[in-house]
Amino acid sequence: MKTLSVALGARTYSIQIGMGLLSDPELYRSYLQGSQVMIVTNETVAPLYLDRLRQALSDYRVQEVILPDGEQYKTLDVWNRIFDALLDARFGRDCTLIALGGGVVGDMAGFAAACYQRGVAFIQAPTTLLAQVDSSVGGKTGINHPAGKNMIGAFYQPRAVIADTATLETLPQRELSAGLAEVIKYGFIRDAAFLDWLETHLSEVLGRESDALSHIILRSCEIKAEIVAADELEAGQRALLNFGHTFGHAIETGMGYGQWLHGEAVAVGMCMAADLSARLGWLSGADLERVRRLVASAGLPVDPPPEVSAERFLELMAVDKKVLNGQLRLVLLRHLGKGLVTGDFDPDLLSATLHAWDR
Ligand SMILES: O=C(O)C(=O)C[C@@H](O)[C@H](O)[C@H](O)COP(=O)(O)O
Repeated sequence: MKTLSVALGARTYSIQIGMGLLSDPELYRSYLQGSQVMIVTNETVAPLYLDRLRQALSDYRVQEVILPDGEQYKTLDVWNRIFDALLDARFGRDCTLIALGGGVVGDMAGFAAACYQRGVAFIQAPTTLLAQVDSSVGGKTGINHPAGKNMIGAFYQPRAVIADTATLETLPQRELSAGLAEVIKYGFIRDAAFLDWLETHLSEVLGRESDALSHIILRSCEIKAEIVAADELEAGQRALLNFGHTFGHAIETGMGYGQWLHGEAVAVGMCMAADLSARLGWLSGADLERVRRLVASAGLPVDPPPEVSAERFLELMAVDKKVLNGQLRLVLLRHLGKGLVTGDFDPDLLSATLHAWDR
């Protein structure tokens, strides 16, 4: 088992990464508050892993709420089912919520934990690659609005992240690739050597070799933990983690949530942000080709869907959470391995990027 720490003063917590952690009763004890535990999971994950987690928690009063699976269900109505379950079970302020699943479950459970009786304890037990390398770490929780992704939410840190890498064995290949988008992202924004490593070892990762998977999860969490510890509430450098997301969120919202996986939309978003970085003269043609090749080799799309026009992109991007004083800010690449957040670009260049794909 590998342990990392997200250093946030009194709210410091650990990320535990290893095979079989879901069934280790000792692991939960120190993080659980009181005797009441609500497991929040979904219809895909419950048949696979709910019993395992329930057994590990046999000393506690455990209830579960099973949500439908998919980004299209990250809504106010579905979120409310968590409160119905908590109130039906008469759970009090001393209960603990455990999110067992991917990013959607983690974001909804975390936001419910932030709000239920003004805040209860919360543990992330991520079961997808995307959740293990990204969404379970850092405390961004929330739900979608028809007008924009993750528009309603809170920063609310978990007490622990328990990432059982054995759960990746049952992950569909499409979901594995979607998680890889966020892994590759860390290389683009922060770590050129990791990018080199990914290019060399991608087949081992796609083949789910355990050493390769452990390496990418650990390195991703190290980078994310460092950035979150330095800027928990995204006043500055945390926005780097949003590389590809302004374009990606526009795709997810524009297509209708759930049509594209989040990681797929981010993959295309990274290619579009790299395209703009090249138009600004920061990336060479060869760099841009390298970005697209790595993304495609991970089994991810590199071109936006024709259904979302350049004009629609602009409309959707205008509500991005990084907009400051009415000005759109984007995460671009100064070079491969170094991201930067900037609003200082010629709008015509953004327009050229968006129109490059307009059909
Ligand atoms: O943790 C962060 O900060 C991120 O931006 C990580 C993203 O990969 C993640 O998708 C996040 O949920 C997006 O947040 P948002 O603020 O753009 O909604």
